[in-house]
Amino acid sequence: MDIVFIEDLRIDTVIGIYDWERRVRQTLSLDIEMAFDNTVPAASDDIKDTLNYKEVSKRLITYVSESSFGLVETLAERCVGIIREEFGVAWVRLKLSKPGAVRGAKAVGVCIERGKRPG
Ligand SMILES: Nc1nc2c(c(=O)[nH]1)N=C([C@H](O)[C@@H](O)CO)CN2
Repeated sequence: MDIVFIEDLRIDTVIGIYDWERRVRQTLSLDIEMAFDNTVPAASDDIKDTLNYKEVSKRLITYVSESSFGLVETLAERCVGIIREEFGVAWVRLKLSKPGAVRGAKAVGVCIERGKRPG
């Protein structure tokens, strides 16, 4: 199985369960792995045959920056849903990090994996 990945995609948004978090924008970081057969674009050298990581990134930047969820779990699930439904990706692993949210920790967050991993 091949992977197309996006590492440390930083997006500012409203996220969190506390009152003060509803009034500020915080920076999240997304690490994404997406299953894709890269042999086709490797043979054609044509961007049209790829899972275009620029297009996925743009879509997520728009969605996340306009969202205002309480939990990182909810946002992670929605992002994976967009990737799978709009870009036709069968398997996605997404790590959503909230840097600096807990004193003493570099980052906290969730890592989810959805879909059937191709063999
Ligand atoms: N599992 C989770 N735990 C916590 C979350 C969350 O979204 N998922 N959120 C918070 C607060 O918003 C925190 O990030 C503020 O520092 C606490 N725990």
